[in-house]
Amino acid sequence: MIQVQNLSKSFQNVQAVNDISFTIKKGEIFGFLGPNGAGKSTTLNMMSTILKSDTGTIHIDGKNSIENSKECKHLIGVVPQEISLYEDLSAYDNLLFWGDLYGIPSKILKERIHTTLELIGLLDRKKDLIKTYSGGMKRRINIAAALLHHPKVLFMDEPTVGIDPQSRNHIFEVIETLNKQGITIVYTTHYMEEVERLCDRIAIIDSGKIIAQGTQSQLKELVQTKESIQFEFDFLSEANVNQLRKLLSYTMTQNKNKLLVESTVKELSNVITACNELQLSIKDIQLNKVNLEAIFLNLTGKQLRD
Ligand SMILES: Nc1ncnc2c1ncn2[C@@H]1O[C@H](COP(=O)(O)OP(=O)(O)OP(=O)(O)O)[C@@H](O)[C@H]1O
Repeated sequence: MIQVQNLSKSFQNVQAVNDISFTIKKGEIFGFLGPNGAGKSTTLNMMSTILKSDTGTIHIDGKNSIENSKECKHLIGVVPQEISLYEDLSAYDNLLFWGDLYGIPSKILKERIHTTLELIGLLDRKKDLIKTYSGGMKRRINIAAALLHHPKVLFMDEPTVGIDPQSRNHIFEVIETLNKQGITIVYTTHYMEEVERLCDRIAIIDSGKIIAQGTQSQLKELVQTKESIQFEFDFLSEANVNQLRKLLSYTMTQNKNKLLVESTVKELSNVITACNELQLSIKDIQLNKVNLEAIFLNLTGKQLRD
């Protein structure tokens, strides 16, 4: 659906995006995960034809975004990071304004506003002024505005910043519904949990470079650290550990009464059964999962969040 090759963009002396290439397949939810200033918005703005690149090409549904910019604009919907709504107009009137900009005929537009407001769960609030809405509700109207012309691809730039968990979940549900309807979604965030929950594939971006991309399991393969489980016992002798080694084939490291077992969470019950057999009393269990935060740290030496 989208092919990006050797894309770069500088602002004065800042190289915001540095020679990145990637492909996004039709119907997938593709996430850009990176810290503040990584280059996510700049990349998205170039893909949504808001910003001109210095070098590189972008194709959307086979069309070059510069040579066929008008066609590309109709294929895409953009949910910007900033709320772009008129506070003194109702939600309905805001959507009329945005739909009109796309040249959608009035009768069709009214129907679309109705179905879109229904989708985002704000139909009953359509006559209320935007200034009476919560941050999360404004964000949902921002999404609705990007959907009125029925885009094939939706670009979403950190759409959950500064909103409550309930609104965040609502937005996730809307994204999942849209994706089931066949819309390709490109999503930027610095929240690991969001890409883990939503995205089929992920590009990890830092200092303008894509440092890794793939499915979550492909990304997890990149790091040496594996899933492990830490057990704490009331008492654990070296002899106990040797007995456990006879029963289990996992790598185990003892530290006093603690034992680090390099097994996956799925295999937890095997370890517990073996401990029960040896009558070892478990005091505490801690799961060490490999998540995207750990992968980012492993690849960059930095924390994802500042
Ligand atoms: N218009 C601009 N003029 C000058 N520098 C800019 C401009 N836009 C972005 N930058 C710089 O480019 C770099 C990448 O910024 P960008 O907004 O793309 O990052 P981001 O990953 O989206 O971060 P955030 O989550 O904070 O929005 C940053 O160093 C930023 O300061």
